[in-house]
Amino acid sequence: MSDDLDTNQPNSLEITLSTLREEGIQRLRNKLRRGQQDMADWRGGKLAVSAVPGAGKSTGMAIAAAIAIARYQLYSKRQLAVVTFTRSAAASIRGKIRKYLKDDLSLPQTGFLVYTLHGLALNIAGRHGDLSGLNLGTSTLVTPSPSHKIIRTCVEQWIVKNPRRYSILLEGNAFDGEETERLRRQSVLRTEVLPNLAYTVIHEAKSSGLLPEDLWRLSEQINDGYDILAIAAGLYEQYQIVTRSQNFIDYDDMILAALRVLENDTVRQQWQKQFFAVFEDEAQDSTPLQFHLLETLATDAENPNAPLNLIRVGDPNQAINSTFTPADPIYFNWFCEECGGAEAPTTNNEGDDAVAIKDEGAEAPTTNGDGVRRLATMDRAGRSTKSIIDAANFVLDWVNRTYGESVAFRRQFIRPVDSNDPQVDANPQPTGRGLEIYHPKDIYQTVELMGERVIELLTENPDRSAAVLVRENRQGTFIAQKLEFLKRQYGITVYDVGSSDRHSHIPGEIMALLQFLDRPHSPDYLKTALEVLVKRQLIPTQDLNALATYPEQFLYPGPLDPPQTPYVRQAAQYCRSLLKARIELPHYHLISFLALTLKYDQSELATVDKLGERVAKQTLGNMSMNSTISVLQEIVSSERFEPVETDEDADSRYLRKNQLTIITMHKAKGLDWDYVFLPFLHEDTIPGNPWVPTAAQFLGDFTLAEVARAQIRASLHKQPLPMAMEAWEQAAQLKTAEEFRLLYVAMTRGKRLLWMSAAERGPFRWNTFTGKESDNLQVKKPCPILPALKSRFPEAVVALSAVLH
Ligand SMILES: Nc1ncnc2c1ncn2[C@@H]1O[C@H](COP(=O)(O)OP(=O)(O)OP(=O)(O)O)[C@@H](O)[C@H]1O
Repeated sequence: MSDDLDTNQPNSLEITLSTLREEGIQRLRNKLRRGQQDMADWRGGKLAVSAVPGAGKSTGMAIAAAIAIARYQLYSKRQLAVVTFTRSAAASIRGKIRKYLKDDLSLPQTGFLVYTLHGLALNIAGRHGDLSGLNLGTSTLVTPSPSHKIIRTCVEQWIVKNPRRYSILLEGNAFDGEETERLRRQSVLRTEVLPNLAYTVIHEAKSSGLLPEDLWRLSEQINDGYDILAIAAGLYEQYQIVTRSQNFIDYDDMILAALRVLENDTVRQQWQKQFFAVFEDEAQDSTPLQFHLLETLATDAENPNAPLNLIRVGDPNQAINSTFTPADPIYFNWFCEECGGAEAPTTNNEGDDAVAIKDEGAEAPTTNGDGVRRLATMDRAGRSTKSIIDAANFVLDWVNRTYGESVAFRRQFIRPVDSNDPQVDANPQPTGRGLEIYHPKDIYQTVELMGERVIELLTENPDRSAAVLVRENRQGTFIAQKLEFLKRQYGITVYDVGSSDRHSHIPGEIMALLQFLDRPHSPDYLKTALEVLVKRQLIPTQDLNALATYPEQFLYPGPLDPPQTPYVRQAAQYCRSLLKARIELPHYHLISFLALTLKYDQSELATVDKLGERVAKQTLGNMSMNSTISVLQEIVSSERFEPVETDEDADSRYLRKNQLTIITMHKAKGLDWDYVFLPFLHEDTIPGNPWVPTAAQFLGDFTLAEVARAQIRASLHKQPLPMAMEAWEQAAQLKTAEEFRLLYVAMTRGKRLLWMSAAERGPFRWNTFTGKESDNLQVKKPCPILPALKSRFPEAVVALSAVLH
């Protein structure tokens, strides 16, 4: 047989195609910087990629995915599972992979699936309902907060079943048996301490793959007076009973259900065969349970002992969920160590305050013995100007030197990109001093200074973006109120993400209107409905008390009643049209009708849809006005209602030009702006101190929830279980570490200017601050990082005399 006819030999068309494919791969690879290229060069097995902020994790992962699809020709065979944390990140990475496949590789846009972790779990659990034990059609997904009815119910049931443990808690410290004090303690335990304990431990244990019986076993290892872990185990047990009996599932149940499915050999192998490999982004944010799911899917079906086909990309220094989820950065650090060795490749080897970075560091091979690179560090980042990078590196180093092991960052320093880097305008020139540090006299002057700087910057460069990053929403509301004039006078939009995106107003507004429709003659309901209409600017502002006093007269004025002013007439007409709709529309259309009436925007309407579904589910078989209102009442009074992010990319709303976005540091993760303002950097919030609410101090100088969390975490981290006071200290360290990571995330959002300040005077607590000048301000200590930054970078300190006009 001649060579030409040998079907095993590639024919000339195949050779051409393969050459073209290889050229395409090389072109794409050349778009990457070092570190990113390690991902593109992946040829199977495990790879950990530890990246610094702005290193291009998502870009690198998208190109690496497109290359793997081309190289292994997955478009015609198996699929690559790309997993990330949020829906908007999933949408963005999906779009990028499609683009690279089409534009750079001329390939069909298939061969991969992008999931969020929960989406992936839901997919697996949903396809095998028989094995998962999850009936998605009949169950309700819940995200219980401490005040949620489910948590309250399990607390009540636990108390009934555990009178002895409960009375030990009641006695606490220094109890003299006095009745009023007993009642007070009872109320604190039932409504605060036990719900918080239940909420914390259930999530912590469940997301770590622990069952109530595991907590029971743990509780036997330690005796801390109250047997906190035994109480926790009992609460968790009740929670499982209550949720099962009512067909509720939580997010952890979804992951657990998927894992149950994968216990079946045949089904597991099917999934393992379907997935060629798993690429995970934001790996520092996964819980142990989530990681277990990915590990299972990345296993070779035929040879379970072969290395996993798994790339995990993350930045342990940007882990900012570890105090409210079990996603501790320690897990990703462990993965990195397992892949390539404990030491991060860059180092601070110079004098005390300088952060110097060895240039050859990142190139040092980090393998786990097989000669193949298994740990890559992406430490070049083009986002920020050099002075911002220096400040962020300094913070990392300073925290490590000041606080030691328990609070330490992973030692990886950010380095500017090479001069031939593909990123446009990488490491831009600074605006002003690049890093500017202010020390205003109070919070009012802080906002004034920010306002002036924003006017200067955005008037000069209206095509640039700016953001104020706050630690809590209340600070954002205060700033937004004070800077409202920017739009009017300078055309600069002030976008307060907290109030625009929270959407928590929606259930309350819909409920107010429904209550009015149900009982239009109630002055209270009428007034509340009118308030909503005024707030939505649907009727003119006026004295609503006057309208609501006599509802009948307001709604249906008779010939003998005094004539209504045009404003009143407009309001009355509006209310009558709502009442008419109530009669004409079927009940199940009312909520969406009201949403349209209130002129909600697209993303608010998506939230209303979700709310409508939720109400329909909970009122199934009894869909009356009363039942709808009572479901809404429950939502409004007791729980967080998660808004829906619409696909009209939420991120781009935060990044608009000529806009000052006010956003929390948490929500700013993954985003960047030309100018970033960090006001109110005070020691009591960053790093802050965990504190025991006065009402609960009768139990001791710690909170049960934090102690239980630290004990569970110690066991997961293979450490001895700490006693209560030691556990409390560990909780404090966990918080300190997380607050500094949060500050680091916030600082690294800035491209050209990072503006930082701590006012001399500020409110005692932001959550009780009304923003009125009459509120007393107190002397505040700055976050300890500020004096350190000032002495290291004296040129960044801006004297007030230089800027006050
Ligand atoms: N190889 C590259 N060529 C050109 N631009 C790049 C490259 N890699 C990243 N970028 C750009 O750098 C910026 C930061 O990238 P990306 O958002 O992927 O970083 P990140 O590591 O996910 O950031 P963070 O850790 O702060 O969330 C983006 O604007 C991206 O387009």
